Amino acid sequence: MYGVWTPEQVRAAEEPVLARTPDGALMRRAARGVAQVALGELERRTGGVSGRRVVVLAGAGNNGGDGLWAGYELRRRGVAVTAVLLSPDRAHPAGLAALRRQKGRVLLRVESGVLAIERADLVLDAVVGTGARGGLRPEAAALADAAATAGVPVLAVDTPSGVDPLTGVPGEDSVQAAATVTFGARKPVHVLAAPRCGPVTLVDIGIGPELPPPPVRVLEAADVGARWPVPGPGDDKYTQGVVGVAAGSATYPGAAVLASGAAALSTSGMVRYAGSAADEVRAAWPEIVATDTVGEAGRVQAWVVGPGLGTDDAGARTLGDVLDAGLPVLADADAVTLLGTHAELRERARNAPVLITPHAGEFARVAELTDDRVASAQRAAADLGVTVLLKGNATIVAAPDGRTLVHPAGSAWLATAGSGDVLSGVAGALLAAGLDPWWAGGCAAFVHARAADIGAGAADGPGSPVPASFVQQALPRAIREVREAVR
Ligand SMILES: NC(=O)C1=CN([C@@H]2O[C@H](COP(=O)(O)OP(=O)(O)OC[C@H]3O[C@@H](n4cnc5c(N)ncnc54)[C@H](OP(=O)(O)O)[C@@H]3O)[C@@H](O)[C@H]2O)[C@@H](O)CC1
Ligand SMILES: Nc1ncnc2c1ncn2[C@@H]1O[C@H](COP(=O)(O)OP(=O)(O)O)[C@@H](O)[C@H]1O
Ligand SMILES: [K+]
Repeated sequence: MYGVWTPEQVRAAEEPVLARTPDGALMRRAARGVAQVALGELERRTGGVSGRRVVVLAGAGNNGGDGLWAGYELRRRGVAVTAVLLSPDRAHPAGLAALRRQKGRVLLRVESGVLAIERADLVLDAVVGTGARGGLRPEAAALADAAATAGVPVLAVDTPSGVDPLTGVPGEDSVQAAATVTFGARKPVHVLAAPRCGPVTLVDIGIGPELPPPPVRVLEAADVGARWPVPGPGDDKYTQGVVGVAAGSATYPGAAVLASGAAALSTSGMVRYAGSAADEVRAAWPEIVATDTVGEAGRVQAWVVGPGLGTDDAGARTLGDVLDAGLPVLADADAVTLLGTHAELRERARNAPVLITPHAGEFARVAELTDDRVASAQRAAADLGVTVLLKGNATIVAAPDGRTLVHPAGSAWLATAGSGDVLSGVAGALLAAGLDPWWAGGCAAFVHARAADIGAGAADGPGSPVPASFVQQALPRAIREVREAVR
């Protein structure tokens, strides 16, 4: 597990360190880190560093200062460095002087910058970092565009410029980085807009001890593997937590098959299905015990409710029955919509061990969704008194007590019909096994996204489309992988 801190928290943590270290020391540490990663990129991409061409896009603030100092370090290693100054009269004085001392070239016009980029091996994006506001301004946009058009890789300094460091939302023009080097702490953009950043290298600049507890955490494979429920010698099919799935309808039997099958693949023990798709579920999964109603289902330790359920009175009754059982509940899809339309169901869910798993559209039916998806999920969790898993390329899980995690997907292959039904079965199985809703949501999101990568063949190649049934079938491999990560 690692932490993510807001730009404001990072700035506050830098202050005492700045005060007790010599002027510019922090920036020099950051710049050396950037230069090291840049040298690695040059070596990997061109087979060498000496004489290779790097263009630094340098903005007016300290981010530009990092870039200029990194240019200085690269010059010392024999790299041909050209800096393009976006605000020539406000460029970082010490960084600029250092680069000039090492005979780095300095350009003041965008047109000359574009020509230099077209011949470059690597571009350093030091336009703007944590002080960013909005998308790229026109000059910076033209330079970023030139790099993209010429296919020159961009190494982002701290954050890809033009992408909001706090929310990860890209402005109209923004940098697409091949890799990012950040300092002191990872920031939200690195996990909320991971595809914009590429692989992120974290450089230690000595601010760690000054940071507060992280407001947002990211799970790693070993965290998930360590919590995945497995049977012990004394277990039988009941002791591990029986999952009940109330999903599907005559119109959507597939949702029932996807959710209950995913539950069967996620923990040992037993899955019960209750609903009008009992025949389809039995046919696909003979090991699942299927009945027509929740009342007939027998005892379970958690319910999955909602996928394909329908939003009519019958659906509302089913959701009510499940909430009244006093067990952990995973409410997805139609169950989320029903919570949005029925205040009394919201009241029954409040402060119970409930995990809701809306996509953006469903989320908007129960709470306000702004560009700040993390804050939106946190607010919704606190207001509704349930744990909220907001789906997307970066999945957010927020508990009513404020605990928050983000899971950045490794690819976008999950954007396929029915994949959410699979997630609900996985998370429901974890709830039944006794994980608290926050951990159940986080571990489920991790394994679900990994199963998509495995199913799509994206783990070790470019990949191909993966239907939800294949995501479901890849769950055992994803679970084995996270368990293998536990050492
Ligand atoms: N503190 C430290 O010790 C350390 C800090 N470090 C580094 O400092 C960075 C933070 O530096 P910072 O606070 O100076 O802000 P920064 O990101 O350079 O941006 C401000 C400038 O950008 C401009 N600008 C704004 N929006 C823009 C846009 N959309 N498009 C274009 N330009 C835009 C804005 O211009 P203005 O609005 O004033 O015209 C202003 O001049 C941090 O990310 C890290 O890299 C490291 O060296 C480690 C030690
Ligand atoms: N662009 C994307 N990249 C990665 N994961 C995505 C993307 N879009 C959607 N997902 C994931 O796919 C799943 C889709 O769920 P949902 O929208 O409920 O689909 P359905 O209702 O068809 O089952 C969620 O787990 C979500 O996080
Ligand atoms: K940057």
